[in-house]
Amino acid sequence: MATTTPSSAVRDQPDPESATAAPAGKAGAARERSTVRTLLRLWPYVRPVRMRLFSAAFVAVIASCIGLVIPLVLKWMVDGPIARRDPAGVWLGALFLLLLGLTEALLFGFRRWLVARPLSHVEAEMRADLYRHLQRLPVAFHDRWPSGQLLSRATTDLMLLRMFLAFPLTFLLVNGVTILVGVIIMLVQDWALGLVVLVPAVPLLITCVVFEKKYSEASRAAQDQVGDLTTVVEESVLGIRIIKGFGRHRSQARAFRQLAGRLRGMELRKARLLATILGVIVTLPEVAVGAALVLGCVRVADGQLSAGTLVAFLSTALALRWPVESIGFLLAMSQEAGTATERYFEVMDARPEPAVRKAPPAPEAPRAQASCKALGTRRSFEVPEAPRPAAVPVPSGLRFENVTFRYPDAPPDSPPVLDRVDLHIRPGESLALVGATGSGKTTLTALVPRLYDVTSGRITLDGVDIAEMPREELRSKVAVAFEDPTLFSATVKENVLMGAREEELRRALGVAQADFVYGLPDGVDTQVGEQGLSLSGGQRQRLALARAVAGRPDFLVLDDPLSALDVHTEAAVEAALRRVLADTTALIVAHRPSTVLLADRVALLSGGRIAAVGTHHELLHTNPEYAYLMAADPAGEREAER
Ligand SMILES: Nc1ncnc2c1ncn2[C@@H]1O[C@H](COP(=O)(O)OP(=O)(O)OP(=O)(O)O)[C@@H](O)[C@H]1O
Repeated sequence: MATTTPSSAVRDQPDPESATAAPAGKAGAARERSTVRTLLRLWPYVRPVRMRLFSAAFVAVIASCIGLVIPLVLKWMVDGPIARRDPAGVWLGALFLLLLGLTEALLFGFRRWLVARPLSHVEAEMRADLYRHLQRLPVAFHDRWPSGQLLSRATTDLMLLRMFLAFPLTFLLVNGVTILVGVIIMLVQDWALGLVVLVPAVPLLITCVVFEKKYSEASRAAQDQVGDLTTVVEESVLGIRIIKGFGRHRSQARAFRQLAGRLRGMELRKARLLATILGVIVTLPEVAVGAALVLGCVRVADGQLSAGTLVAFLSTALALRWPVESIGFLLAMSQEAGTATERYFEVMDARPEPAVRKAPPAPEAPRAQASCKALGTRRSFEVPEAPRPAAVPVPSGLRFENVTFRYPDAPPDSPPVLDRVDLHIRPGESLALVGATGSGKTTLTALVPRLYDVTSGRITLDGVDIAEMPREELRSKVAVAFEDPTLFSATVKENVLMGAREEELRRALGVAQADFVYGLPDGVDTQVGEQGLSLSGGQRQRLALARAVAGRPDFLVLDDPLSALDVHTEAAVEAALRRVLADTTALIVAHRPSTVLLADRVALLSGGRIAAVGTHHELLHTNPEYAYLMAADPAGEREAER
C-alpha cells in the first residue's frame, strides 16, 4: 500500500474507471451528479430492509400528523368549552390532548425500534462488501490509494450513511409531509394568514439550493482530509521506531497539527454554512409568524376571526417550527451522506482482478541465442523457438516469453521496468536472479503470482499461460516469500499454513529452521503480529519462508529470503532449502553469493533485460557486471580486479 501519497496528490488521475483510479478522480464526475442520484446507489443495500424503512416512515408520518391535530383540539376548546366556561369540556379536551401526545411519543419510539436493527445490518453489509472488494482489487490499486483513505471510507463514511438512513432519509419525508399538511390546515383555517406564513417559502428554497452546492464541496473536502489524517496517524504508528530513532516526533507532531488545522478550518466552514442556512431558516418563518400574529390579532379585534381559529393557526405554525428548522441539519447530513456514498463507490467501482485475463499475443519470432553470447555468456538461456500452442500442460517449467512490464501508474512514454525478458527455468531447476538495486528483480518475481499483469509478452507454467489460469490454480501452484515478511495478527500456525494442510507445519518450520517457535509461550499457537508477540526480522523471515514451502508448491519464488539471517542460521536454512529446491522449480532473488549458490543457474538482470545466464562460476569469469555485484565473494573480487 502506498505510504505517503495524500489524497490531494492523487486527485487528478486521468482514468477514473481503472482499478488504480485515485480517490477524487471520480469525485469530479460524481459531483456532477445530484446528491439524490448519488444516494440512490444505496438502494441495493437498502432493498432488503425496505419494508421496515417504509413502515418506520409511515409510522413517523402518522405520529407527526397526530401532532397537527393538537391545534385543532385547542381551537375546539377555546371556541367551545372555554368560551362557554364549561370545566367538564375543558377536562375532556385536556384528556384528549394527553392521549394525542402519548400516542405521538409511542409511535416515534416504535419507529426507532423498527429501524435500529435493519440499519446496523445495512452498515455491516456495506462494510463487509467493501472489505471483500478491497481483497479482490489488484495490487496496483493498493499502490495508488493511501491506506487512511480506505480506512476512513470503511469507518467514518459508513457511519455517516447509517445516520443518514436512520434520520434524514425518514425525516426529510416526514417533515415534508408534516409541513404540507400543516400549511393546508393553516390555509383552511384562514387563507390570508396562511399566505403570509407562506411568503418565505421562495427565499428559503433558493437558500437551500445554494447551501446544497456549497456544503457538498466542503463536506467532500473535509471527508478527504479525514482520510489524509488517518493515513498520517497510521504511518506514524507503524513508523514510530524511525520517528523516535531520528528524533522526528516534534516535526511529525507539527505536520499532524497542520493537517488537523486544515481539517478544522474546513469543519468551521461547514459550521458557518450551516449557521447561515439555520439563521435564514429560523428567522424568515419567525418573521412571517410574527406578521401573521399581528394581522390575526387585528382581525380577531375586528371580529373577522375567532380567537380559537387564531390559537389553532398559531399552534399549527409553532408545531411546524421543528420540521422547518430541522431541514438545515437534515440537508447537511444528507450532503455528508451523499459524499460518503460517492467515496464508498469510488472504491467499489474499481475493477477487481479478472479471474482469468485475456492473454496478450504470444511472442512472434524465435529469438537468437547469440545475443547473450555477445554479452559474454557461455551458456545461453533458452528462448522459444516458435509460437507454441497455448494451454498445453506439459512439465516445461517456468518461462518468461518476451515479457515487457511497466507499472500501471507509470507514464506511458517512460521506459519499461522489464523490457522483452526471455527466461526459462526448467522443471525442478532453481534459478537465482541477480541484478543491481532497482534493476527490477522484485518486479519480475511479482509477475509470477500475478500481483501485476505483464504489459506484453507472457509467462507460462508448464506451458500454460498464467493469464489464462484461474487465480486459485495459479496460487496453489506458486508460493512466494517476499523480502519484507509480513505477519498477520494470528497464531504462528495460522501465519505459516495460510490454507495449507496442518501436517505440513512441522516440515515447513523445519525447512525454514524456525524451530524457535516451539520455545514461544504457546508454541505454534502463540499469537504474533501487531496484536501479539513481536518477532525479530530473522524470525519473521524464517516464518515467511516456512509459509512459502508449507503448501508444497510446484513453483517457488523467493525474494532474497535469507537477507536477515546470521551466517549460522543462513547455513542451516540453506541446507534445508537445498532439499526442498531439489524437486521444486524455483526463482530466487539473490544479493549474496551464498544465496546464489543455492541455485543451479544464475540470471543477471540489467537495464530491464536478462543480460546473461549461466552458472555462478561461469558468470564470474565472463561477466564483469556480475563479478562486480558479487564482489563480496573473494572469487568474485579476484574476477572483478582482473
Ligand atoms: N509499485 C510501483 N510503482 C511504480 N514503480 C515501482 C513500483 N515498485 C517499484 N517500482 C520501480 O521499479 C523499479 C524496479 O524496482 P524493484 O523493486 O523491482 O527493484 P529491485 O531490483 O528488486 O531492487 P532491490 O534490489 O533494491 O530490491 C524501480 O525503479 C522502482 O522505483
